[in-house]
Amino acid sequence: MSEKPADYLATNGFESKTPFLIGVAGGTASGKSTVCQRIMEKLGQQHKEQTERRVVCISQDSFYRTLSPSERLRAERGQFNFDHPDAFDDKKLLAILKDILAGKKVEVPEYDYITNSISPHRSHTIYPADVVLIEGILVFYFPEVRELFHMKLFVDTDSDTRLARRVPRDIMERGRDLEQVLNQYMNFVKPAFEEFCLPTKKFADVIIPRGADNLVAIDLIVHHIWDIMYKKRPAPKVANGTCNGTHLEVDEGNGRRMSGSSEDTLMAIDLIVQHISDYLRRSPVEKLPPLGISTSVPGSPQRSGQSGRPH
Ligand SMILES: Nc1ncnc2c1ncn2[C@@H]1O[C@H](COP(=O)(O)OP(=O)(O)O)[C@@H](O)[C@H]1O
Ligand SMILES: Nc1ccn([C@@H]2O[C@H](COP(=O)(O)O)[C@@H](O)[C@H]2O)c(=O)n1
Repeated sequence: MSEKPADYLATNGFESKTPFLIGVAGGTASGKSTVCQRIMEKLGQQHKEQTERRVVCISQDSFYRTLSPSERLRAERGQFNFDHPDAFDDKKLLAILKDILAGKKVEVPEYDYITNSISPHRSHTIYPADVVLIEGILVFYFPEVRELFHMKLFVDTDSDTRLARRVPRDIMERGRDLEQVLNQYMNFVKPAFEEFCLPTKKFADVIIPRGADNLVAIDLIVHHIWDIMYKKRPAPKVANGTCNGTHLEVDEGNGRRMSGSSEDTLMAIDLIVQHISDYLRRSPVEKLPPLGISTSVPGSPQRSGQSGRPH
């Protein structure tokens, strides 16, 4: 494995030399990580060496703060609120994201749900990349963090489904028993979702109902990222409201709903326009799911020279 060359940022496709930062929020077990995995897979990044990846994913869980001895005891009994904003070290998350935006290589710790702490000897090196996905229940909660994202996605999966997924996951992968999972859910996870996570849905540019099952939404997002990676389009500005105020709810089969508007960057509209123009450029056998527009496009020109394009 070789380190990326020193001039990597000058050659990785961004005039601005800034990675495109995508926040992926949503309730517990809504499918945030799975959506990110699908995006990575569709972009052919999943099996690449860390040093070669142009798209990388980071979990907000890596930024849980260190617990005091008494908090640690409570956590072991399932009596600590890991769904409250105070459970996170948001300053550390902010600092790492700023380093990433500055094109620096960063170390992201690995979180251990069994010990409720950062693994002392395990971390991941995140090399400069074109696109960085940050997923977590409260990635849109902290204003300074939120303002750094160029694109904000909210994975919107109903709470029954999320609970039904969380119970087996926490038992099989996170070393919990049924009673502990249900108690924690009722006492902390559910109320904190309603108080802190759900209200951040309004900040999203794109709302994805049903998570990774929503193939149209994943496709839209992948095509947008693809354009950023290969068409060398500079990342849009953030922190000036350009990405805010436009919401797209991608609902496969039921049409798409939009609310709000922005004079500056119409992120949601941009996604749809891109998807439709891509659709029109494709040959009939390659067409994307119809997105509610006519599938008959007489005389549409064939796509050219993009055989590696994701499907
Ligand atoms: N669309 C889906 N259909 C079935 N199971 C899913 C789906 N999306 C996620 N899961 C499962 O639900 C659990 C939580 O998904 P995950 O993506 O880790 O959610 P989050 O990152 O939001 O906590 C995992 O066990 C995952 O395999
Ligand atoms: N020690 C911990 C830390 C976090 N949790 C729970 O994880 C959830 C967030 O992760 P998702 O993959 O589900 O988004 C959150 O709801 C915490 O309750 C935990 O149980 N133990």
